[in-house]
Amino acid sequence: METAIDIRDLTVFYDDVLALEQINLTVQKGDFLTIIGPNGGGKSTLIKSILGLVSPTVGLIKIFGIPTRKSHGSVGYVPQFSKFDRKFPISVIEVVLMGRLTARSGFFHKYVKEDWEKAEEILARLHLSDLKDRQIGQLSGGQLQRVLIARAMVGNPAIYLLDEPTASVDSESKTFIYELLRQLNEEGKTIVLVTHDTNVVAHYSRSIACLNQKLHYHGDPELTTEILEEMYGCPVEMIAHGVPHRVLATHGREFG
Ligand SMILES: Nc1ncnc2c1ncn2[C@@H]1O[C@H](COP(=O)(O)OP(=O)(O)OP(=O)(O)O)[C@@H](O)[C@H]1O
Repeated sequence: METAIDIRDLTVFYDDVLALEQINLTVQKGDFLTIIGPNGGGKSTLIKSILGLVSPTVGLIKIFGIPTRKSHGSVGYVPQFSKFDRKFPISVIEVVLMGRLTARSGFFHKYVKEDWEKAEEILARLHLSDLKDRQIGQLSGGQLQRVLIARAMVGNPAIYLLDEPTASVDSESKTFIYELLRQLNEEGKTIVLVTHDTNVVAHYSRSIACLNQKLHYHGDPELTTEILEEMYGCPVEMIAHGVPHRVLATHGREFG
């Protein structure tokens, strides 16, 4: 099987704050990996490291065998809509077209017919065509989140990295987003999703990674109470609230 993302001995410090320690993680092509972990556990730092936005203090990350900073175009990033500046005066289609820009596009890049066609096609797939000329400040959270996914999709990346794409979106958009991710995964795309939404683990993931500074578990999407307790460092009844029962294995299992 082909390796999509290979993370070796990754340690990240922000000044003297240790965010990630000695992470070794291989993501296979075609995986649907869900990353869970407590607040401040380093999930966003891991995503930013894969994107090359955060430099490892120690370690190396490769995307399809190429060091991350040189692997342009194979990764599509979907940020959380709430971290996106909605006051910026730009329309839906303009945001989506931005996904066609590459590292080589200049400041005054002119989009070609194919860019427009691709953007229109993706907007239709995401049920956003009617909103294409709307300013992004006038969208609901769920709509803006779908626009950000559309922006990643127009670049046709092989890997999608999503940082909590369903936080604070309405339940209809949430289901739509997860079903879309499932479809993209079935089309052969590799999905790496950070979420606090533990329902996803049971329904959509092919594998999970539990992150709290260290990588505590990487494997089948079935969590034991031991893994959760070790990772969160608090009684499992508190953290299992809302976790579907079948996610929790009934017996202990080895992990490493
Ligand atoms: N730019 C930064 N400068 C200094 N420290 C940072 C910076 N970004 C993150 N940190 C720290 O690094 C650690 C990991 O943060 P990170 O945002 O990666 O965690 P997270 O798992 O994504 O958290 P959350 O679930 O709350 O979004 C935290 O202790 C955080 O305070």
